[in-house]
Amino acid sequence: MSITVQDLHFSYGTRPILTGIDLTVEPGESVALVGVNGCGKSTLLRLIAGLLEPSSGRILLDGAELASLSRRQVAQRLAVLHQSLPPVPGLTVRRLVRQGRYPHRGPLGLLRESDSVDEALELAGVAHLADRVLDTLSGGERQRVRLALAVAQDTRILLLDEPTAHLDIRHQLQVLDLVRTLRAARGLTVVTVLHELDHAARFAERIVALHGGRVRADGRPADVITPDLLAEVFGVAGRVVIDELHGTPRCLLDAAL
Ligand SMILES: Nc1ncnc2c1ncn2[C@@H]1O[C@H](COP(=O)(O)OP(=O)(O)OP(=O)(O)O)[C@@H](O)[C@H]1O
Repeated sequence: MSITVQDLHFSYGTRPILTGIDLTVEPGESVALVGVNGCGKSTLLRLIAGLLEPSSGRILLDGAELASLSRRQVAQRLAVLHQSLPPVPGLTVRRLVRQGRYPHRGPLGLLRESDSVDEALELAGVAHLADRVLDTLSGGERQRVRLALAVAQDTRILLLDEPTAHLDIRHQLQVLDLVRTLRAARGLTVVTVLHELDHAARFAERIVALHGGRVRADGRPADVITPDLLAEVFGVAGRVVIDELHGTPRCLLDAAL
């Protein structure tokens, strides 16, 4: 399922955040969104998810205007891994992940959820936490539960906002690998906000760098991740080398400019 963003503008109040974003993500493509804190990455993800309304411009999912789709229709097409979970006291992991199945509820309100919920819990590596209450989990455990919730929704588009936040290095790699495997198996279109440029370069086919409310660079990791980009977008002096094992760029960061 494709995502098309056309001349998108968005402001919080009078403060412009995004000013003329054009972006097409092809079906089955994996795109990493990068940029400095506060540049509007999460805002763009929330706009694509229909959680915010653009000031102007259009967003299309497989050619259908996002604005013309109901919340349920949107939820059948895309799942979002947010940066936080709903603060519902006493909510268990399994009950939360079951909520991911609601867009697929039948006309009689019947849910065929148990297989998908178990599969999602298993895939995200949190099956052993199924009966735990959310607020007793560690940051990393909660992060993987958020992934299970998004996976359970079983959509063709996955929008992931910092899926590796709070995770130790092994779980970072596991989660990114899992997303890559799911994408290949289910033909998912994936847009991921990532701070770690080496991860973006290795796990996404394409990197889009936001800067000053616009797309500053968009292309294959080796074309986007350059010393110029590190300096201009991130304010960092650095070198870029190619990791021979994976054939992807890696950043050696020398100093803040
Ligand atoms: N609800 C809001 N009301 C007003 N301003 C907001 C709101 N949400 C975000 N902002 C501001 O909009 C800007 C973009 O925020 P956004 O969360 O999209 O950035 P980001 O690139 O995802 O940042 P980070 O890397 O720090 O997560 C920031 O300056 C932020 O303070």
